[in-house]
Amino acid sequence: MLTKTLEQTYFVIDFDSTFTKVEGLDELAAISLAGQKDRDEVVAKIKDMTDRGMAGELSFEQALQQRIELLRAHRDHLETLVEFLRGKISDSFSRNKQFISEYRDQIFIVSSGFREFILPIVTEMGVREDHVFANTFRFGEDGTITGYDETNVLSQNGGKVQLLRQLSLPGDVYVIGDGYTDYELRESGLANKFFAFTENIERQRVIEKADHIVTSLDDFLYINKLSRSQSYPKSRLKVLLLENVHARAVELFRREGFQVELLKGALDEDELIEKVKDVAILGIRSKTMVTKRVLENAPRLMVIGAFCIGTNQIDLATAEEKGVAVFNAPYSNTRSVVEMAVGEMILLMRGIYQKSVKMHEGEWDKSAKNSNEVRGKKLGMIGYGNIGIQLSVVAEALGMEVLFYDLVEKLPLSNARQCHTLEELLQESDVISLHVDGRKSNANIIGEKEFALMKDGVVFLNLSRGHVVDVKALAAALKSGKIRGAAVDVFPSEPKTNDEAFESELRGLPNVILTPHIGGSTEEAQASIGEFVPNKLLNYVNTGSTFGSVNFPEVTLPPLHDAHRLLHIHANVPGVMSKINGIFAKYNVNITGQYLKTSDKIGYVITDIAKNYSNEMIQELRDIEQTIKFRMLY
Ligand SMILES: NC(=O)C1=CN([C@@H]2O[C@H](COP(=O)(O)OP(=O)(O)OC[C@H]3O[C@@H](n4cnc5c(N)ncnc54)[C@H](O)[C@@H]3O)[C@@H](O)[C@H]2O)C=CC1
Ligand SMILES: O=C(O)C(=O)COP(=O)(O)O
Repeated sequence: MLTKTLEQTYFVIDFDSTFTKVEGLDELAAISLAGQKDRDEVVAKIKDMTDRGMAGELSFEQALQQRIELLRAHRDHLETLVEFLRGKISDSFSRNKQFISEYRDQIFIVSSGFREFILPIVTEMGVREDHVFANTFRFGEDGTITGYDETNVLSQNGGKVQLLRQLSLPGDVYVIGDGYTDYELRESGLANKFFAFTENIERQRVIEKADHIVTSLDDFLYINKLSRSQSYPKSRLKVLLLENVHARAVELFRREGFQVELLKGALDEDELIEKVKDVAILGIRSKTMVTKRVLENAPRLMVIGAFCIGTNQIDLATAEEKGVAVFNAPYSNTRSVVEMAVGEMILLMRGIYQKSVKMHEGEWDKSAKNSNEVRGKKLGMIGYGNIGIQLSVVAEALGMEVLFYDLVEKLPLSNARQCHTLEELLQESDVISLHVDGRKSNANIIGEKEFALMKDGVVFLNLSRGHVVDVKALAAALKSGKIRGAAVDVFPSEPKTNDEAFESELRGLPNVILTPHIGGSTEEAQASIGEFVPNKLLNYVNTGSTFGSVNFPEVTLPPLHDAHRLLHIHANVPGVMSKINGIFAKYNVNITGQYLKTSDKIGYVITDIAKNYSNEMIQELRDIEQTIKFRMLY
């Protein structure tokens, strides 16, 4: 087992902003002052005093006295506070209840907060009642909080130091806390190490003094090689989200304890190489190119989420060889693209866009010339995948006749008809809409020759990928009148952010609707993607399941039960499985489940084993020559 016990070590843990996410007194103020006119002002004043006290800028005694006076709290408010605090236990403490019960004889809560609200919270989590040291309130006859027990050392300046001296713990003392008074225990020489706890708040003055900065309790347990709920603390893992993915994604990753960075735009190759060095989870949309060079410079990268449908921007083969699984959202924005295509084809068939532009310039051009209904017209779709299929259903409902051309044989829905050749589709259609994927070989599939084959006065739509169409040829076909109108949402080169200018030969041409790659940019689609992709990524990170991956052998795994899970990704050459199982046999390991899936390039083997294994065995598995990536789950 990868854990050890620190038999002679005592853990002194702070309560406010460490054991719980919040400061108890601040929250008590928010409760006791509810409904009062000056509530926000007083709560802010109390919070400010708490912060200054915690950062060591204000004498503790002074801060406490003044805050109690401002509180105007009653005994009854404490019940509400305790209920509130139950929901505010720091996530990493909630996750590691087992550590608390296992080490209950060595854990002490030392807080300058108040026993009345601390005790119920920490004892429910397994802390011993006689190991909780905190202040106590004084109450008036009517139950109002009038003050605190001034004889308690914790109410005095340097109180924690005095208390620890009294406790005189017979071993090493490790202090975990977020405040300056926690550091003072180390400064006094009474504690051997101070761990600045930053899961809830980071105080610069405190961090500077710490022996270690721990971003969570998992992190603390990991550093000290103690048993924990996460094999590797998520708070040590970085998630980099680009291209302004939905806020929900940020929330989902933060809730799991990851460090999350969200950037509004895409990054170019060099910028990404710089950023991705220590990133474990990368989230992108259609713009960020994840090239071989990027992947070669991302040693910690575990998984990539494409928060969109297309994955042509990612070198999927290299990602696979590097053991990086890739997931996307194959259906979340399908409908949004379809609705936009339908709207645009109607606008273009009627010349509405052009007429509207003229109106803005003061020109009144009422005429029916070149203005047609879509009903009864032939819609030719190139690419009959998820978008194509859905578009065909909506177009038929509008009375259109649907033709499609796809590289593979497809089951046509309703009355749609598959064309045997692209030429056939080009020659017959009144409206041509592209819905192919962005694979490299699709570059310029529509160029001069293809435009020449189209009917005169055709409407042309590209909402798929920019490089699929020869833009120069499209501009020429528009100028010559071969195409009566076009809608283009995607371009061979697109700005990385909204701050960059858009350049294209299509700018300024009449009856061309240009949109900034927004086919999938609806609130509905983005919210759905923001939920879907993180769940896929988290499922992979938390269970090893690759269901839905676009580049990895697909494995769906049962939840882990009283075992540890070893995830081994290796080059798929003969003999690796026998090496792995040889190591298990050598160490007499009890295997409770094993799953293997391979592709041409890699093998992905997942083994659930009983927890009593050795570090040497783990090292041997890592050291197998063909190992690409290895990780463990508890
Ligand atoms: N404008 C935007 O914001 C959005 C653009 N897209 C683009 O739309 C594409 C299609 O999306 P889905 O329909 O969900 O993908 P899909 O993978 O379900 O369908 C693509 C279809 O195109 C076919 N295909 C590929 N190359 C072809 C070719 N040269 N000729 C004929 N057929 C070909 C494939 O066989 C497949 O049936 C995505 O890959 C993405 O590039 C997707 C969402 C939003
Ligand atoms: O889903 C896709 O493939 C798209 O093209 C949409 O891309 P976006 O998320 O808008 O960058």
